[in-house]
Order: sequence, then structure tokens, then C-alpha cells
Amino acid sequence: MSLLMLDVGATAAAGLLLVFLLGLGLRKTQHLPPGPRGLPLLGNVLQIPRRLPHVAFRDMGHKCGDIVALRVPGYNLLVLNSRQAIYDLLDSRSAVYSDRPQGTMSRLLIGLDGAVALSNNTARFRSCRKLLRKGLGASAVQSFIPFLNRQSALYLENLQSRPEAFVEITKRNAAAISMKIAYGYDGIADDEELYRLAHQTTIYFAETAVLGAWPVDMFPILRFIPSWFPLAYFRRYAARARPVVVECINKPFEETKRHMRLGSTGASFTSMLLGDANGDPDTEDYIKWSSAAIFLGQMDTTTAVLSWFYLAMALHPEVQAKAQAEIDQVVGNERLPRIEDRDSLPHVCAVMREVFRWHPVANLVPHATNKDDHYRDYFIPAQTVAIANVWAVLHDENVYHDADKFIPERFSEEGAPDSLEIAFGFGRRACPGKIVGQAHVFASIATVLATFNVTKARDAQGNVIEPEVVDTPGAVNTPQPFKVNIEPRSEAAADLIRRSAEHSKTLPERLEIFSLDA
Ligand code: HEM
Repeated sequence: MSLLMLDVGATAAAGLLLVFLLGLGLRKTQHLPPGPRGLPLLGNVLQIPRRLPHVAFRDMGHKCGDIVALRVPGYNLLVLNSRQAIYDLLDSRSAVYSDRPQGTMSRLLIGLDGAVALSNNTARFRSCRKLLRKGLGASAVQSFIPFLNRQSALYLENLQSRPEAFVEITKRNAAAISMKIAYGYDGIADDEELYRLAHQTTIYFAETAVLGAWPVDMFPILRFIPSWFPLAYFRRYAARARPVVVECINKPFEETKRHMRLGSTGASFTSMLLGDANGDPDTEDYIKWSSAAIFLGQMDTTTAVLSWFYLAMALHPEVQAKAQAEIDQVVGNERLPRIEDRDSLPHVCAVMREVFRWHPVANLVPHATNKDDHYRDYFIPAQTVAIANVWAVLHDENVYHDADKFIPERFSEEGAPDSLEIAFGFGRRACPGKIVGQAHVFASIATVLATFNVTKARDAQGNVIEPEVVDTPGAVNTPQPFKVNIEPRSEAAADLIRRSAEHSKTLPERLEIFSLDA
């Protein structure tokens, strides 16, 4: 009996020990990655600055390791500061890490509820991505390269006539390209109403899609407070933004449909896909939002990259002169560089890679998990927002020495890892406009270098105005406004611009720019 009792007691003790050990083991595997200690309720929210959060995240990584867990009201955050961690999670486990943080401000209040870039990885999202693959894949882009080349000449002509408005002209050019691809629409650069709608919508998108900027994203219940309430500034902002956003998404789409009924539309992403949709309302809705994804994705990003390019050229005349010498030698001065020249212009390509690295347009790229996961003995709960710190990877001194300096030779001569492999995102969410975006940016950089000198501006007394290099907070990182001087390199260059622009205008108005990928 006593033996039995002992046995029973020993078994119970062993059982308890097992449970305890299992508990320990479980708790060990349930450990979140390390991170700075936060406050009750507010978590780490006060440790994330609005200005340069990517730098603060990188610095946290220096203390905690390359993955850092943070808590802010409404979200568990996991910051990924190394290429390896980003690759292991966002690329290799893309099926788990391809949702998005669900912002109340951008999706519910502003009217971007159907936006591809903000959707979770749902069946609807995958249908939209399939359409975007067809319209922006390698052979589709190949089919509208002639249009992009033609557009470059018009861009230079506009730049020559109003050089002080270089950012606006760059954005109007991006609008023209994206509206042409999306809707076959010619002339948006001169259509004030549509340009204003698209321009405003990209601003609303960039301001509201940024994580943590709006209290209503952290406390969604706030969306029910009335707009007259003193702290309800976000409701008043949304009341202004929503009608603009809704009109911008619907108007060009409905116009394309109307033109199709009249038989007066050219080939475009929307018209070609609508032709196959047979009036199915779901498919039409996917096409509408995928078309919007093209101009929402293209206008701001390409304008931001090119703004950083102008700033870099004004600050580094020696880099500019070297790239110009390459163009003079390879292309000559009788024609403009074309996208097809890309492989023959390695230094110009290195300048482009360095622009994308120096100040990435998307410093922080947020994905979210759709289920619990484990990584390196850490537990990562479902709905964690996993943020790729693109800036930290592209400014890792072990990989890119003197990372804050502008040194294109790191790519053309030293074999540094290609910034273009990082700057366009990861896994299933990687940028669908990567090929056309690079072609557009390359064409702009190469043709501007071929024909203009970009230098620091001077004030009325002739003193040099030193441009400041300052990031702008928001989902798209563009430089704070700065002045530069943009002048044709020579009379021959000015003449080349005039001749090329004239020639572009003689090309048929409706280039058959489009064929879809298989
Ligand atoms: C040239 C500059 C560009 C840069 C640096 C850039 C960068 C990015 C990045 C980092 C992402 C997020 C990827 C991720 O979550 O992992 C993204 C998404 C996206 N980009 Fe781009 N992009 C550029 C141009 C374009 C262009 C030209 C288009 C369209 C024609 C475009 C359309 C989109 C869309 C629709 C998404 C959302 C994809 C999704 O959420 O699944 N982008 N881009």
C-alpha cells in the first residue's frame, strides 16, 4: 500500500515535473523577440519618433539584435533590421507574412478600402495581383518602351521651359505615363482637373497609409466620435479627402468604359482587361482597383526617386560629369539615350542604383502575419506587423561603406549587393511596378544627364544656396523642398531637346502601347 502510495506520489510528482518542464519549454518557445521595455498601456509608442523612425529602429537593433519586438496600442510590431531576417520571413515564409496592417484611417475613413497595396493577402488581392502581373510583367513593359522613350523627350522639353518647377514637372510626367498605361489616357499633364484629383489622392494615400501617424489606427473605436468634437481632426481630414479619393478611383475608370462603348479608346491596361471581363461585376471591381494601383504606385514613388536624383547631382558634380562622359562616349550627342541603352551605360545604372540606396523611397515596408509563427526560438503571434527596415539594410556599413555618402562606384566597381533587389519589397508583396518603374526612372536619369547640368542654385546676390538633405515623414520618402539650377549642357543639347520633342509629337497620338503578359 505504502509502496503503491509512494508509486502514485512519485508518478504524480513526475507528472508535475513534466508539466513544469513542458511549461518552461512552452514558455521558452513563446518568447517574443527582444525589444526595449515599454510603458503599461502605451507600450513603446513614445520610443518611436515621427521623424526618422527607421534610424531609431536600426539603433534599437544595435542593442537588441537584428529583430526587435515592440508594442504599440493595437499592434505587435516586429522590426527586421537585417537582410537575412527579411529574407527568412518576408521572402521565404511569404505565405504567412503577406498581410498588411489594417489602418482604419486609410481604408475605412479615406475610401481606400479596395486599394491593392493596403489589402490583406485574400483571394480578391491575389486576383488583383494576377491582373497587375499581366499588365506590368516583362513582355507587357517591353511593348510600351517606345512610349516611355517618346515621353522622355517631352519631359525634357517641359523641364527646359520651367526648370524651377522640376518636381512638379516630374510628377506631371509620372502622371502622364501611369494614366496612359492604366487607362490609355493622353494629356493628363495638361488636364488640370484630373491631374489635381490624382495629385491630391497620392498625397492622401501617402499621409494616411503610414503606420502609427493616426490615433484612430491604434484605437479604431475613435472613428465613431463626431467630426465636430475638438480632437476629431482626423474626421475632418477624412471628410475633405474621401470625395476626392472616391472620384479619382472611379472617374477615369468610368470614362474608359464610356470610351469603349463609343469605340474611341486606345489599348490600355483597363480597356484590354475589361474586354475579357464580360461584364462580371467582381472582375470589373478588381480591374478598377488594379488600374488605380498603377497611378497610386507610380506617381509618388518615381517623383520621389527622381527628386533625390536631382539633389544628388547638385551635391556631386564629379559624379554627374562622369555619367555624362559615359553617355557622350556610348550614345553620342546626336540622339537621346534610350531604355535599350541601359546595358551599355553601367555607370549611369550605378548612379540609379545609388539613388535608390542613398535615400530609399520606402524606408520601412510593413507586412503582417496571418497566423502564429516561430523563428529562431522566438514566438511571433498572428497579426504581428513585420516591418522590413529597408533603410537599415541599405545603410549597413558592413555592406555599404560610408553609407551616408553618394558613391555609385560601390556598384559599378566594388560589387556591392544590388540595391534594386531590396528597394522594391519582398515576397508576394514585392512591387508589381518594378520593371516599368526602373525603366521610367532610368529613361529620366539618362536623358536628363545627357542634356542638362544640375547645379546648386544661387540667390539674388549670387551666393550658392546649399541644399539641405532632409527626409520627409510619410509612406513615401521624398526630400524636403530644395532649389537647384537646371540648364542645358550646351546649345547643341538645347537643340537636341527641341528636335527630339518635335519628333515625339509627330508620332501617332494613340500609340498601340499595350500587349498583356500571358
Ligand atoms: C520606381 C520606384 C518604385 C519603388 C521604389 C517602389 C517600391 C515599392 C515597395 C517597397 C512596395 C512594397 C513592397 C512590399 O510590401 O514588400 C511597393 C508596392 C507596390 N508598388 Fe511600387 N515602387 C515603385 C514604383 C512603382 C510603379 C511604377 C508601380 C506601378 C506601375 C508600382 C506599384 C506598386 C503597387 C500596386 C504596390 C502594392 C503591392 C502590394 O501591396 O501587393 N510601384 N512598391
